[in-house]
Amino acid sequence: MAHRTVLADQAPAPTGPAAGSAPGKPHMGTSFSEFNTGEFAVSPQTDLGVLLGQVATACKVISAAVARGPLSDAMGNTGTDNIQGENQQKLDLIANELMIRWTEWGGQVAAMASEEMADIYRIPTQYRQGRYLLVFDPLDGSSNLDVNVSVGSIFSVLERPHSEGEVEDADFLQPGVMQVAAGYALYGPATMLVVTTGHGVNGFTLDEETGEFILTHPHLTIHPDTREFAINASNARMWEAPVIRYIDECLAGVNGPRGEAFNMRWVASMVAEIHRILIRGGVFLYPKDNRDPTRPGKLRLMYEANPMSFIVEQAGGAASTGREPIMQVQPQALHQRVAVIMGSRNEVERLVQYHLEAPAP
Ligand SMILES: O=P(O)(O)OC[C@H]1O[C@](O)(COP(=O)(O)O)[C@@H](O)[C@@H]1O
Repeated sequence: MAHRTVLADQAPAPTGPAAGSAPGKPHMGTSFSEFNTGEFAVSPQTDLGVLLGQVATACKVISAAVARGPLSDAMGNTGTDNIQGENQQKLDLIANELMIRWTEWGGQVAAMASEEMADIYRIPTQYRQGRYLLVFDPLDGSSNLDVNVSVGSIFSVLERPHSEGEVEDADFLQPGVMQVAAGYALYGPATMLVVTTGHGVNGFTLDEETGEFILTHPHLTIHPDTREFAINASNARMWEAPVIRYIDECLAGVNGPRGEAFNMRWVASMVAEIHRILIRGGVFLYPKDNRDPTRPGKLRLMYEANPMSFIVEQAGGAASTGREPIMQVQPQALHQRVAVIMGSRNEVERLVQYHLEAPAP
């Protein structure tokens, strides 16, 4: 299919600061701390390893808070909205606080940005100002908390562009290709941590007995083909033509143009969807729709789409807005939204081709 060229030249070669020396081969059963030390033993980014260790600890503490939710008074919403006008769950704010508390004191970070904070959080002056910027969604899919469905935390690490002076919002507005690390924690039947630093993707499972994240899923890769898509079909009336064409063809099954039966999934937790795709392939869509012409999508570029795109591309998949690679989008604002199509490479390329072929909206 000709459109292979559309994305082929965007293959996931490590770009930007992540293109350092490749670490040794991790083996099953390695703890995250050992893996982390190994990963950064040779590179000048040892403090990145320290920061990822702190983020991993924060995710363990958030995992415990989420698991204890119904046993504590942490369930329900706060009655306040975040900058996106979304109701904030109590656990959204608790998770936000925990991520800050476990990462601000180590001297690796200079400032943070989060879905739950309108403005950036500068590291208090009593702590050493580090070289990294941490961007995160403390509790993704939090609308699922009350119904005990998997939720997660998503994080992205950038380098601060200058070492002098105060960190400003603009310092965060770097395209996804500038990420030096990204990952997520999934709080599901097991708690897992999935991380990339530009040398592939590795998955760790929390051993509740030792409190260690243990390597259980080394070198995760996404199969280029899939017969499973994930989209919130209740928005179908608002989708653009290329997405309507793609989903209709999938739903037409063996008698349709694809000549294959497709399955659908929708957990309403991006972390759970992307994790499923890393394990068994698939394509995840939260596309642009016409409910609000000023809104290019629902999901947020800086702390949902960019970190997940880095992971998906490092696992051999692809991530696009339909019109351009997500990690090439130049951010204009901390909380900007973006259209998201990511997962198995051949399906993403097909969707990009459909956008190219579609008459201009
Ligand atoms: O409720 P919808 O429209 O199905 O959207 C679900 C999507 O929104 C999200 O819940 C947004 O995340 P937050 O919970 O962090 O706001 C994604 O995890 C998920 O993919």
